[in-house]
Amino acid sequence: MTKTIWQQGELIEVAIADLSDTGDGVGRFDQRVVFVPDTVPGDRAIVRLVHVKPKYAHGRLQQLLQSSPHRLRPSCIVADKCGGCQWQHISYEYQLTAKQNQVIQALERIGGFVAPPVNPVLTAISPLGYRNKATYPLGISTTGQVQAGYYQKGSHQLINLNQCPVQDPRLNPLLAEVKQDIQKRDWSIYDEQHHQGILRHLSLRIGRRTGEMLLTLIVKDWNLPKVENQAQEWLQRYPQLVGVSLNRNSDRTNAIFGSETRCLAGVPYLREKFAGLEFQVRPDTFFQVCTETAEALLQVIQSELNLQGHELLVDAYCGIGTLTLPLAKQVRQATGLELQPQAVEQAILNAQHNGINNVKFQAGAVEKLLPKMGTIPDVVLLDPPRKGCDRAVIESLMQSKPPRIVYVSCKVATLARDLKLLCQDGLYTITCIQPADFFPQTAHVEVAAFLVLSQLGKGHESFQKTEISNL
Ligand SMILES: C[S@@+](CC[C@H](N)C(=O)[O-])C[C@H]1O[C@@H](n2cnc3c(N)ncnc32)[C@H](O)[C@@H]1O
Repeated sequence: MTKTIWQQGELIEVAIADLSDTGDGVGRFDQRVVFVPDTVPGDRAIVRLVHVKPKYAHGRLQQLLQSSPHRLRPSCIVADKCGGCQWQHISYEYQLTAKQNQVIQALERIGGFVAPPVNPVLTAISPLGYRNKATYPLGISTTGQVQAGYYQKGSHQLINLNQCPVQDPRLNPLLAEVKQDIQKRDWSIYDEQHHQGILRHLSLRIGRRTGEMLLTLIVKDWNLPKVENQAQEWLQRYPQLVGVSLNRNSDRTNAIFGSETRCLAGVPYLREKFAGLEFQVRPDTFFQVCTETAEALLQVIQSELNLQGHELLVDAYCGIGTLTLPLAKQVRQATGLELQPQAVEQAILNAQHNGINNVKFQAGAVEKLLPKMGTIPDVVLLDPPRKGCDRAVIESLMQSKPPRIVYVSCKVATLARDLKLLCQDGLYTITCIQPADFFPQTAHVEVAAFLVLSQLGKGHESFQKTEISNL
């Protein structure tokens, strides 16, 4: 093999040895790196080069010469096209190993940590049928049929679906039937290229423990003809459906939900049981998509923190209080910080609904609120979105030095970046890293990292396990 074939369209033979953080198989060819979707370590394959750079390329699987022992037949019929899952073709056991490796590698490469203490990945309750929420973009086929599904890998081409094997199976019947209703109503479907049309997305949410469901239509404008009638019809047809809402997103954006939601029929929330509490979950606020595994990770957090009842806890990026409220029961006082006003409103209602009085919630950006907090908390829980913490949040923590930090993250690269800063000059020490599989069949991994302030951390065994006086 010579340099001349390192160009777009050429076929090369590659042995796949690793997986990238976006889920592609990774091999080497002539000392360059090749990323190949739909491959697995252990595969040998003929690959067509697609995007070629001097030191690396992206390729497409052309022919499997030797199949990896970790490869299996996907349970989804559109797995090779749909961009929703990257790892349907990989055995679940190997997915867990790959996610643990992914966390270790990110902490080593990006964070500069040596042999970070990463536990085996907490297994999901089921590798399929686990998601409590599905949000489908809508489109129209060339023959004029309403379509709903996920985008094709690497494009905004819609793959039409009538069911999705990672969704809670109780949501699947609604997908096909609601699409037909939209067709009959002749509602205008949004065209993202020209920013025209009305109906953008269909969102379905279910309380895994209660079975209650919400149906939400995301629209560019409010004026969908007779939408109230259709909402009532859905409510009558599906006994488990407790609310139908409209959410308006008029922006030219990839963000799905806009900031305004109107309930058309039923109630504007579903009820869900989590960690022994009952939560009201709205259609437009964050709730972990894998209820059971989120609860399992919370149990690890509670066990690692071993709270004694006298602590002050700040839950930054708290959402509707999913983690704040169970933790509030174990501390003296908890404070939740959250940007989205609807989530704060819901968190306050959830606290009242569960009779939890030692908690308050503040609306605003963590980067603005945290530096202004008068008292130094004993524990700060961080659970930011994928982009990680704003630099001002990390700097504020480095100045105020709370004794313990728990950093929960859904993107290990930004976690590693932020942990590197917090552990700079030995300020904080990582005691444990716990990955959890919130997203089976995908390359995504959730991680909780536990940090102690190093001065206090010397002999932190006793710091962690025995009572500490209030600081
Ligand atoms: C990954 S979710 C975690 C929510 C919550 N901890 C849970 O487990 O349900 C991140 C949350 O941070 C909020 N958020 C995003 N940027 C923020 C910011 N700059 N300041 C405060 N909250 C923010 C989002 O609205 C969202 O509710």
